Amino acid sequence: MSSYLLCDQPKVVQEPGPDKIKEEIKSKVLRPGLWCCLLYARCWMSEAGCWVSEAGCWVSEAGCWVSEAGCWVSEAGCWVSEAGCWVPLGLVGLVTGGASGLGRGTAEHLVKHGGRVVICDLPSSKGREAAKQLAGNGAFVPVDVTSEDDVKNALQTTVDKFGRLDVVVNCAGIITASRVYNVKKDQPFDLKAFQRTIDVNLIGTFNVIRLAVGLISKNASDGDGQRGVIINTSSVAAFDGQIGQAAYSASKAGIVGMTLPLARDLAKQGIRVVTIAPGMFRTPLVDAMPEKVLRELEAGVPFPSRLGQPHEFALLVQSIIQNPMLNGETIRLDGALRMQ
Ligand SMILES: CC(=O)CC(=O)SCCNC(=O)CCNC(=O)[C@H](O)C(C)(C)COP(=O)(O)OP(=O)(O)OC[C@H]1O[C@@H](n2cnc3c(N)ncnc32)[C@H](O)[C@@H]1OP(=O)(O)O
Ligand SMILES: NC(=O)C1=CN([C@@H]2O[C@H](COP(=O)(O)OP(=O)(O)OC[C@H]3O[C@@H](n4cnc5c(N)ncnc54)[C@H](O)[C@@H]3O)[C@@H](O)[C@H]2O)C=CC1
Repeated sequence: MSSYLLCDQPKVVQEPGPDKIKEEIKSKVLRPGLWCCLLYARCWMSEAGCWVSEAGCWVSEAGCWVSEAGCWVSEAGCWVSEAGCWVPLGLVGLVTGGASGLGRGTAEHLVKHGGRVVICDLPSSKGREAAKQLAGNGAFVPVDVTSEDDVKNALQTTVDKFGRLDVVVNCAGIITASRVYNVKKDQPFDLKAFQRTIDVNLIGTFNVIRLAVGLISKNASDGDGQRGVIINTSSVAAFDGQIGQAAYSASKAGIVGMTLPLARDLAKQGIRVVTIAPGMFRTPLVDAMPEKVLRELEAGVPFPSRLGQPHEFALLVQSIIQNPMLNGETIRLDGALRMQ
């Protein structure tokens, strides 16, 4: 018999034997909001939950226990031991722009760690293919984030397929580069292009948030009163935009600006709002930039002096989900890049 802690009410429970574990896995269905730990290589997942053999971790409606490894978890949250990392199992995420780049990397990361994800992206995107790779844990809904109907439809699909929504990751975005006035062509910045950039990057992000919170608010709260998390994607261009980035920087600065008021607004519902401001990441969006510009930007990253990878963005998404004290803030993820 071993001692275990369960939640913040210390409790001694009988260690379940292998038969008992199997029985639990068969009979129990994960409850909404249940968090589970994953211990590196020693974790197996079934439809019903997650269990680790040698370490003795198993999941039931009541929670998750780990023996020697020293990691334990409850509905209220999750604790990490030296033995490994954890992510919420059974988490349901909605990732906009999830067909490509940072969004796709995030969708893959969440599913790899036990989550289920609805990918929202344009009908012309590779969303279907991306969702297929996530097997039964992913779905694709064609969405233009600026459309109320499209987003409502995606939320309905999320409920129909996965029953609830815990986390929104707003990655959908476009980049524009144009001087405010082109002397050579005697041409001012195309106003429609400016408006479209604001529409997709800023208003699209807000559109998804305003509609998604209604659904997240329906979740049962955990022991901390938390119901879910909203993660937005700004850019370092919100702070140090280059020549030609007036529209893009304005759209991304708008996301930074609304982060704190949204976090304050949604505090009563137990929904956190955090924004990531990435530097340069290797995605189709930056691959489309002129090679010379790309190389100079890359060389300007102090350390590591390279483009970031989508999974490194996803790691910050994971940290934000895990850390209940992160709220109302924009976090730069840029290898100390300060663009000139
Ligand atoms: C994706 C993110 O969220 C993170 C980021 O923001 S990454 C940063 C993205 N930065 C951009 O997109 C830059 C946008 N700006 C531009 O592309 C250009 O300035 C512009 C298209 C708006 C104007 O271009 P232009 O008028 O041809 O260039 P001009 O401003 O006169 O610059 C002259 C030279 O500097 C180069 N240059 C222009 N922008 C540059 C930049 N951002 N970095 C390095 N070199 C640049 C040009 O290639 C040109 O080189 P050559 O004379 O050797 O051809
Ligand atoms: N890659 C980078 O270095 C950086 C990216 N960002 C931001 O990160 C986010 C993701 O960018 P990447 O993955 O690099 O780009 P990406 O181009 O690979 O992915 C963006 C996705 O958004 C989708 N999208 C565009 N408009 C949409 C709309 N109206 N509705 C729904 N989906 C739409 C695209 O179809 C695409 O799949 C963007 O907001 C971008 O501005 C910010 C800083 C740096």
